[in-house]
Amino acid sequence: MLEEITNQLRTHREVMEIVERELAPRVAVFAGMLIDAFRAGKKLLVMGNGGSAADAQHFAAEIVGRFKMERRGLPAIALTTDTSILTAIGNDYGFDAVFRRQVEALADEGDVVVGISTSGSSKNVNLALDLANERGCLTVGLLGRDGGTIKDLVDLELTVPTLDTPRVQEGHITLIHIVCDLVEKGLFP
Ligand SMILES: O=C(CO)[C@@H](O)[C@H](O)[C@H](O)[C@H](O)COP(=O)(O)O
Ligand SMILES: [Zn+2]
Repeated sequence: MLEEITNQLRTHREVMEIVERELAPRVAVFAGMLIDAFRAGKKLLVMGNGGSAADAQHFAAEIVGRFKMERRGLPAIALTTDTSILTAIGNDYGFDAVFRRQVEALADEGDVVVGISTSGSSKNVNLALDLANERGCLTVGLLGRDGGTIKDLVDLELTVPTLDTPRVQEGHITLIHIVCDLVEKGLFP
């Protein structure tokens, strides 16, 4: 069992090294997008399924509440939290529509809309990002594997390039925390 634990921790470190080598400049671009959007009075919308739903909520909580700094709250909404909205849309229009309909209702031009998907291909995330593009939002994909179908439709993709879903998720939450740190420091120097 100890060997298994050690192997998993080693893989985690290897994935983090790839993230550092390949994604650091894009993390800066992502943070810059959010800083500009918040300065312009725009908001963040963020979504994902399963563990990525938890990441979406975690991200919104850091932005609306605080990451490390005492500062005013910033506007962010996780599209994964309201069970009445999710069940109504899912029941009436199908699960593929659960995020798209919320983008239709909530997204304004210039908002930053983030989709988190370890496969890069979840249809409900894909459809919502399509509409966000049409709306003139800035779209970002936090993705895994080869980036899937979402990779080519977003303005900015950050793909953690491994097939190992939990390791992708660990990459995503690390990137999210770094972005939150950069946003706070950028907006409240
Ligand atoms: O957390 C995990 C696996 O670590 C799961 O809950 C996982 O998030 C779910 O299977 C998701 O439905 C996967 O969707 P996606 O990341 O491919 O968009
Ligand atoms: Zn997980």
